[in-house]
Amino acid sequence: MTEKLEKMMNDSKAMRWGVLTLVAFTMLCGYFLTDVMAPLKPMLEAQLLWDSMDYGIFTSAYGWFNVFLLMLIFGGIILDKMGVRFTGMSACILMVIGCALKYCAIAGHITIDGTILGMKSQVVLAAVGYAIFGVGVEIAGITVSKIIVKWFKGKELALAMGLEMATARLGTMLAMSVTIPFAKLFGTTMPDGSIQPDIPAPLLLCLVMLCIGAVGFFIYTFIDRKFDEQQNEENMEQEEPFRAKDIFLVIANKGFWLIALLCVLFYSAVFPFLKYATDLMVNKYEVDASLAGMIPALLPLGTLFLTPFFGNLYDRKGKGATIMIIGAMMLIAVHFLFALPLLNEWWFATFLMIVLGVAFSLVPSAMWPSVPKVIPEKQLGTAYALIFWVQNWGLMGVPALIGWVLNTYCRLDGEVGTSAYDYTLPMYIFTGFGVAALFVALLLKREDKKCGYGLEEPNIQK
Ligand SMILES: C[C@H](NC(=O)[C@@H](N)CCCCN)C(=O)O
Repeated sequence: MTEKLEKMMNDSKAMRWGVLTLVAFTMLCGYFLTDVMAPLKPMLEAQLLWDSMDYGIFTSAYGWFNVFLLMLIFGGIILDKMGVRFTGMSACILMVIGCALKYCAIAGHITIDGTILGMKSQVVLAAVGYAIFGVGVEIAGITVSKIIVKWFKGKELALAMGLEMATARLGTMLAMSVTIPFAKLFGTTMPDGSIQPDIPAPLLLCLVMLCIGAVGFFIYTFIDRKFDEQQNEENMEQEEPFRAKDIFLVIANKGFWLIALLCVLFYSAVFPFLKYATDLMVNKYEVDASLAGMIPALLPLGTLFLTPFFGNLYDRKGKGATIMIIGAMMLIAVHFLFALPLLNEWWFATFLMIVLGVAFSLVPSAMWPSVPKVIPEKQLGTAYALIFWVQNWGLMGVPALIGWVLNTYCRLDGEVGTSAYDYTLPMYIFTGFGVAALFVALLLKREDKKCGYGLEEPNIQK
């Protein structure tokens, strides 16, 4: 074995944290577009005459290609075979193309008369753009997870993952808080003095940001090449090439399935909830539509600080499985309280949203850094891709389910364009996902004890 002569690039704090900043910024831009339409739901109904089903279908499109065309699974294989540079750049390009199509559809730059498969053609076009974007942002997500493992393994891995998620959630927070003011800035003043927001304007902002994010990733590819060269020179342990049988090794692992199930159940109760949270604030808590996005924006705001905090705790003290159980319990409590007909006050909704932010910091901060404890590094790309694939069933199915439930059972006035819904049933559905997530988290803790994955152990190797 050759002696380790040189300090490795990832031994430099500035270098590894700098790399994290670059790739996390790309993810921030991706998350911004992912959630930008959520605060616009009431305006989509009022101006473009969408209903909750249209919105649900559009939102579910995020997972169409990932789930049915297995794009995420191919993405994971490509990642393990071709590496982070090629895969990450391709993902960025897909995000830009998808966003451009979505923008053009919403702005009316591309139109098709009538309906497509019985759906409004505008909804379908925007949905296809969102589906292409969904492939890009998900593949970017697994690529960035692999990059973080590459630079932080044996170091501050969970903290780094926590900070990456926190930065990405800043994108969600921007989507919730900036979208309406931005749309109003470019809006039209109506004869009665009110301002009609310009729905496409925030999408154009996202497009510009995604281009900047792609440039950030492009810069990273040069650093990554240097790091690979250095690892070659230092004769460091090289990644073994990916083989198809790796997929079978991953899916034969019970720990993998428990993490994947926890992921789909937990995230199904958070990301799809966020798509409806602004509308919930308007309908149940009677918050003014132009301010309603501010309350859901608190959720990602809390996670900004807490995800790195809990990640750091996991790095140093361990207790990963326990952290996931506590997070799932908090999720159940919050959604149940959102469902109950009590305290329909904005401050109570704000309080619940903050608690949800804590739950949404606990589970991801422990779950994602636990994957390398269960799966060997050379199968990580595939493992993250498979977990994201399972998760995408939820990200795709749940928004459509909620849209359908709202349209079918929860309409209060039956009129399109007035958005009046009773959110009790959707909130019980979200609570149900929380209960199932808790059950799986308990099973994961039991499996960890049996198989010795080390989920309760610290990540930092002394
Ligand atoms: C790291 C993790 N990412 C995901 O779960 C992605 N598959 C979903 C991205 C959805 C973006 N709103 C996370 O964000 O916790």
